[in-house]
Amino acid sequence: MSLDAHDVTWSADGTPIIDGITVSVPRGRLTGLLGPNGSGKSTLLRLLAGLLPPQRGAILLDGRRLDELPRREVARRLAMVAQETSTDIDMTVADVVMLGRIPHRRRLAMVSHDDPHDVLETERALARCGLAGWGSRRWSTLSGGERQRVNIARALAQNPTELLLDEPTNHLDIHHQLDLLRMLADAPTTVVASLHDLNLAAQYCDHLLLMEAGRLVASGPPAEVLTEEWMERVYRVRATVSLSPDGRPHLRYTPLIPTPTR
Ligand SMILES: Nc1ncnc2c1ncn2[C@@H]1O[C@H](COP(=O)(O)OP(=O)(O)OP(=O)(O)O)[C@@H](O)[C@H]1O
Repeated sequence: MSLDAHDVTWSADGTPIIDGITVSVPRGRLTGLLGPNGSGKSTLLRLLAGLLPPQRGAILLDGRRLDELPRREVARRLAMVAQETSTDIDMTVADVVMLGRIPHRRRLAMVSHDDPHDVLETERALARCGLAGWGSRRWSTLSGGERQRVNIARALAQNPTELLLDEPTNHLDIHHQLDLLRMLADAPTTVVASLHDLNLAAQYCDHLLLMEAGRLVASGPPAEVLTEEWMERVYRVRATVSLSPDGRPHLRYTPLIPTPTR
């Protein structure tokens, strides 16, 4: 099972947003997708998920072009949790999570609370997100962080082989951020998650991808990517990097370098 981007480009109004990215996502590992605001992380995730067709290049799933694969196969294999979610649906938490089971149903068959397998997968996914027993709560009554965890549970209920998460720690308090990242790091699934907290990325990710202005500028284990040089060039901050006993970097930031005016 592999997910690769080969020379992928995507532009909006003639401006390249993703500019010739080639990357192989490490299988079964947690990969952190890093980069400043507007560097193209969400767009790359949407391209990898097949939600956006590349204008040049290709996304390959197990070496096969995503746009040539049966849609149902892609829907079973790839799950994506985007940043924004709708707020006005009147469904229970179990209903929302069970939506993740749709790609596994026979054509035209509905997901059902009577199907023991769907129910089991739904409960398992909720428990993995620390939401055991929350199935009967109404979505509209949930807080932002609770909704975020339900959306991740929906993606997990899909049992994807590749899971793409856009800022999954958004809205989560530090306890739930750590719980989520530990669960993702321990999962056998291939996960790519965009993250803004570089120390959490260093602590939990096996592999990091660093983007700058639509390009992939660095990739590798945390100690190779989270260097003082890359922090200054890409984030325009000075950082002091120390290594913890397990060899993972820890960053302390010092004052900002002014962003150049265009
Ligand atoms: N459909 C579009 N039309 C025009 N510009 C777009 C479009 N989609 C994205 N962009 C621009 O492309 C750039 C990259 O956007 P993207 O959302 O991928 O960045 P990001 O790295 O995820 O940012 P953030 O960290 O702020 O979430 C931004 O400057 C954004 O304004």
